[in-house]
Amino acid sequence: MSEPHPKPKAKKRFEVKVPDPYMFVRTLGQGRFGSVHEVSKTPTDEHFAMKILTFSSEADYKKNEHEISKLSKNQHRNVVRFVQAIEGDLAHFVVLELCSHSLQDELSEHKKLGGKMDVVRVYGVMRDVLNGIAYLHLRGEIYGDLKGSNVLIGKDGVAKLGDFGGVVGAGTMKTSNPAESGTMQFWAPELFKKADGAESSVGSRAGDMWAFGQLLLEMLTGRSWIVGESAVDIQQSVLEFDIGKICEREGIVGEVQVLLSLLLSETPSKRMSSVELVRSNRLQSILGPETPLSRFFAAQLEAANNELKSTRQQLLQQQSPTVSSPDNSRIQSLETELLAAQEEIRRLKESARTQRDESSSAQTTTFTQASFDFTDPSHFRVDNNIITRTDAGKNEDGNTRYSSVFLTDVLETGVISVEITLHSQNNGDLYFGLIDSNRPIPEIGYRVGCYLDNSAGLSYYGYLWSSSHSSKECFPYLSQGDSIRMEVDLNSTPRTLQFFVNEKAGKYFMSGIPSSVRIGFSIQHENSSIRIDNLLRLPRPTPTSMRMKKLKW
Ligand SMILES: Nc1ncnc2c1ncn2[C@@H]1O[C@H](COP(=O)(O)OP(=O)(O)OP(=O)(O)O)[C@@H](O)[C@H]1O
Repeated sequence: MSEPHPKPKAKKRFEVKVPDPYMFVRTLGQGRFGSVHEVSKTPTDEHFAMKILTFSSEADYKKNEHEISKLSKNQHRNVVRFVQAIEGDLAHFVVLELCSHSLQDELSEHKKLGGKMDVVRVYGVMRDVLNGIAYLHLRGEIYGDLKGSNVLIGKDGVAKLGDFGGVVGAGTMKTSNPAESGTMQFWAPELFKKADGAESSVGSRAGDMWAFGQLLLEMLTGRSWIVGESAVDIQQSVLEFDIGKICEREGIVGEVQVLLSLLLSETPSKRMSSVELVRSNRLQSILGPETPLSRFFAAQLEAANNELKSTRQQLLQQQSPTVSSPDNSRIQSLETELLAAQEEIRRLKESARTQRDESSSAQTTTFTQASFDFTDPSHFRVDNNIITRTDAGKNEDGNTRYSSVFLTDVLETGVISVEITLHSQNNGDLYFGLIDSNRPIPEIGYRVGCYLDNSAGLSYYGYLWSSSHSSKECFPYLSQGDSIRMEVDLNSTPRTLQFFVNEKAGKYFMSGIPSSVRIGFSIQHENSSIRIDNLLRLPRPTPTSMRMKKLKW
């Protein structure tokens, strides 16, 4: 006779014991090394997240201490806030800011709804994640475990790095055991190659950037591209990964494709660094600038998303086979709101794009003298695009003085490029730059309004000067025959100005250019001249090295 089936045991409701003055509220999640719970603090009833990291060996204990130390020492707007750590007999209890959900939850929700994340949202989250990663990299750390479940969205809507178990100092050995070192889906190809045959490999900042690229790709395409059940399958998927083919398949072109290729290059040294990416503004220029309106709609979208999620959860908890119609209609109305908000964002982005395209499609061709008016050309002769100082350039007290002349055209939009040649330099100073057209035009006798708190530009001795009185050596001394090109980007946020001498970019660029400007020249000596070679409206700014330093207007 066969044994009767044993009666299944009733599942015990498990309540986690947390130390005073905290009280268990609910379990939020379970990671590889610990569980995370919502707790409330008595008597204030403030709510926090508490991560319980158990230890049963010296090695576990040290690992926990390491995570706590890295987290508490690396506090930043884009890192989850550390409150305190309590050591128990068998576990460390780490108290953290309570976040509303993880990026993984958002990605899963979008996958369920069959859609992709809105690009405004992608930009907002990735900008936050990038700032967090760049902060760690600047401090000589490696994050080591970037993935959706480790990016937490705070109650303030800010995305933060949430799990510091993988953080190591640059160059520290990283174990090749996936159970201990990051998640294999986000491992860069070199980690598999270096781990070959050996027990360990080195984590790197370039490895973090690979994971950042994978996360960005997943957010943009709505799916993960590294797949596989076993470690061997995942390794094969990573080693076969080809961003070019994916972009082709997904119809990703232009700047987004360039950025993804820069992050997901097989060769670590070719990957763009976090700091370069922050400085380059590439993420912003690709995914569109954040505006108060886009922020507003992104917040609305998030609120609608959250409400939809919690309504779904409530319904699931009720576990009622027949869902009452009012709840169904609430879900439907939320879904409609969500679609409307998404549609509005798409519309806004489309109109912003059209405006940008319109302003950049108008190309001004080569400058002709007839097309220009000067504000006060009385101290100059303008002849065949050559502007020559005509008077002796002395003040009444006999000191040398400058005369300035400005184009009357006021520039407010577009990417403007003006190229001049140092035509004949009669041993005196020459300046070339911009003035704020909303401020008074400086008197004759000054450089291009120099030190009048309304101008900035380049001097013949290669210095970039700003109206905030600072000036920096941007190029070596310029000489007769040199070509100087000034490029003003009035579409970017902030507006920028940069110079190129003989098409080589300077060491500095300038930010914070006023919203409307005029181009001007200052010449010190009689018979010194410059030649205006062209004035163009460019479709986009000239790409330059990421290492340029910033000087403020
Ligand atoms: N401060 C927090 N506020 C709210 N939820 C949190 C917080 N920290 C973690 N969580 C939740 O708890 C879950 C488990 O987090 P944990 O960092 O332990 O592991 P994990 O990242 O999911 O997995 P792994 O250990 O594999 O990295 C997270 O996915 C997240 O949803």
